[in-house]
Amino acid sequence: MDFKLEKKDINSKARAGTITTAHGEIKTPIFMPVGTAGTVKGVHQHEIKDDIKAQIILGNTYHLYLRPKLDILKSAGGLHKFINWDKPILTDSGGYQVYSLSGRRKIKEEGATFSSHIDGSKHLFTPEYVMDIQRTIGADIIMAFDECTPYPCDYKYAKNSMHMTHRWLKRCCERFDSTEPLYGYDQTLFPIVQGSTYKDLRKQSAEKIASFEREGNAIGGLSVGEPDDEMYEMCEVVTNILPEDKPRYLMGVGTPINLLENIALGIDMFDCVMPTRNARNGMLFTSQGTINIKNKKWENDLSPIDPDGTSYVDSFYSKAYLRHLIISKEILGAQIATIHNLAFYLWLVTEAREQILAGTFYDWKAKMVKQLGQK
Ligand SMILES: CNc1nc2cc3c(cc2[nH]1)N=C(N)NC3
Repeated sequence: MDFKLEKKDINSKARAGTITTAHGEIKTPIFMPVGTAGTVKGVHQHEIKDDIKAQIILGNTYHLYLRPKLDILKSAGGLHKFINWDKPILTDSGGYQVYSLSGRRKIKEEGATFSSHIDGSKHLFTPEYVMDIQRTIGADIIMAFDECTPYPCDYKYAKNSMHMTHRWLKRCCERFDSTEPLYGYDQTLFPIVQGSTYKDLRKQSAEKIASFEREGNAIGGLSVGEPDDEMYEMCEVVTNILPEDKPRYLMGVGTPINLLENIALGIDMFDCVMPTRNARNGMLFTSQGTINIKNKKWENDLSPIDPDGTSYVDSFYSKAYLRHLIISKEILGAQIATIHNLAFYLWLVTEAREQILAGTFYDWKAKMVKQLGQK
């Protein structure tokens, strides 16, 4: 994997770059649609590629391991082949899902034991096993197995958890660096900065993560309920330490405003379930702010969903029709709203990239943040 830093903003830490992977290029800043169990819920690959114009999607080790399971993925030649997606994929390691999804989980030095949220079966994820699983899934970018801290959590817990994550990272690197890719193309491993919302721990973790000199670095343990200003403060501290010549990935973030503020703090990659999950509930993100299409005021509004929208659904369908579909829980409603939201998120990061390249990002960001917050 390679990262070319193309332009740095002069009034902020924003930057534009290109990540090159075995499955193609990723222009940053980038938003990565979440495709947890091998599907961006309700959306076809051609829509993701041609209409939403996503460049990379996310899969999840925890989910894919439990279903469809590794033997099927291996027989298909990996996740790309199984879902018929030939662009880049990133898989999260399961650390967050074990902490947030599974039942009866127990964290020990060896790893995390948990019972499946699907059938209650018992499993043990060790750093080594999670590397092997992600080798089998075959994502271009894989994540280290980390321990996710709840929010809030006390200093002692955050400190001990951070050190465990660092010890697990060493084991992840040893296993990953001593195994080969299964499908004939390279994969890369990103470590994850932890430390909850304690500045000194975040500094310590960022320095430790940077010392592994991997091809990219992630920031975890945020967007777990902390106030936005704490998220920005932690991001500021960490991006001041993580190397400038490597991509920085802020996990699980965020709202459109979160994306712009963190791009200004030097973040290059984002993923979040908000645009897809909220779409299914009728929450539409637009450049004029968010609208809840279930609101009665859209009942007779036959105007296009979003006149400023870049997706085909924005001009093809009306607000009244989409409201009708969402209220009636019609499958097409979720599909249309998801395409709209993802197209908006990809437009936002693409526009941010253009503004950085033009040297006008800082003023544009200020205007957009105001506009996005108006509804
Ligand atoms: C929705 N918020 C969120 N914060 C996260 C934080 C992490 C993560 C996923 C997240 N999602 N995955 C990890 N492996 N570690 C940190």
